[in-house]
Amino acid sequence: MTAPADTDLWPAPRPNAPVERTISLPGSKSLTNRALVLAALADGPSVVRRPLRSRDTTLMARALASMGVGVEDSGDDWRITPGPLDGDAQVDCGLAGTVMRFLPPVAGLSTGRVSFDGDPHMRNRPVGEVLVALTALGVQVDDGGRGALPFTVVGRGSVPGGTVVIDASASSQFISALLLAGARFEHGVDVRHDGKPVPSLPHIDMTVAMLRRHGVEVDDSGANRWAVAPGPIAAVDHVIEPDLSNAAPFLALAATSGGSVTIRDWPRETTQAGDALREILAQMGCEVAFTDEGLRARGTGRLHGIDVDLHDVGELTPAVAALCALADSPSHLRGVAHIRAHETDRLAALAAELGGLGADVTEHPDGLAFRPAPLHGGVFRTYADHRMAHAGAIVGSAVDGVKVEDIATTSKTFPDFAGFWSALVVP
Ligand SMILES: O=C(O)C1=C[C@@H](OP(=O)(O)O)[C@@H](O)[C@H](O)C1
Ligand SMILES: C=C(OP(=O)(O)O)C(=O)O
Repeated sequence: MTAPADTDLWPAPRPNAPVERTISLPGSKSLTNRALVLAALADGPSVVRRPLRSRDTTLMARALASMGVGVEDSGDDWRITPGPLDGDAQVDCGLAGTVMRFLPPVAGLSTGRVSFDGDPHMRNRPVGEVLVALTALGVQVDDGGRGALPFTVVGRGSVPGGTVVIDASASSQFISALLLAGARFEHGVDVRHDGKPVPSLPHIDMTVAMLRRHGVEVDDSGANRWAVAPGPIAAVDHVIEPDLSNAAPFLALAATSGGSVTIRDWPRETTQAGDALREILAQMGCEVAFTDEGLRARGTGRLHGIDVDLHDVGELTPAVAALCALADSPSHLRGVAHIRAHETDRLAALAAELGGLGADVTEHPDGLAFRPAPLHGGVFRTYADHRMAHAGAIVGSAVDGVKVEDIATTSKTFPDFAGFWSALVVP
């Protein structure tokens, strides 16, 4: 592997005092991209308030606009006007799983040829199950038999729908994708999962909860089965919550600096998987509490290891792994084989990069194990993965001389992460 050019290396700042701050974070990627898709398929115009504006959500908005949806910026909000989905379109998925998986079912409802492609690594991320399911539900998909990007959905203006069995063990997004558009299929959709356990179940619950808010009837009473009744998707305005998964590095900063970080507007009730951070950080030794201002994490000067199954909250693994590498006792992160198919093979990447800084880390097929070891500075590669960059920033807040490669990759889900982080760490 060639060494990254010095200009791509971001010296991660170290605080010279405990960080004591109250901050507001950008909106949730998962909520924003679901709200956009549902608004586009709804029976009237609606507003997505305080959306996340980052690469993943901009790609989603742009793709919907190219398929015929009205997307208008109004100050902080996005005004969405459903339009006839007509005309040929080209969708750039970037590295956004939500764009690559949520939009093919929408494209099936259009009357154009909708072509999908994305970043080089996106061609390796799994989507074949969605394409096979769509074919079974009556949609023409041309993928050259690859089951991967690039592919074209040839819309006929309607989708018969019905019952389909898929293996969603690689990603919960396969199921969310079929449910989000399913009410607009002639017979709705009845999705059954057959395979190893579906990861990230809270994300499917988020999909179901949002569909119900839009007046859609969903039956999720049986295990591994979700049925969406055919019918209109009511237009509903959404106010997007802060992204709780992206809160991970900021709460971690309270732990590494022995300070206290409060996130404003942390919802008391939420469908976001990132809410699990409260419990995880408490187990690792932080004091975590709701205050009048939001959710506060306070570092106690001790950071303990943790033995935890992250199958439901795999996207938290990079930040939690960074904390495990800094902890004073062993850790075991389990149940996350599927994150090898995230933005990069996250288990291999975390083992290589944390190990490169001195961490005593063992890569398992479905997780990582850590034993306490002194860390040192060095280059932390990010593999175009925003959450690898967060992990590098966390370690760099506790260890001198950590340089994070391509910090700009954080733009996937966070506008100007480096500027925001630096202003917080070294005000
Ligand atoms: O539906 C969603 O918004 C997401 C589902 C999860 O995907 P996987 O099930 O592929 O882990 C999660 O990791 C991803 O960041 C966002
Ligand atoms: C897995 C992730 O993203 P995506 O939506 O691209 O799958 C993530 O953000 O951690």
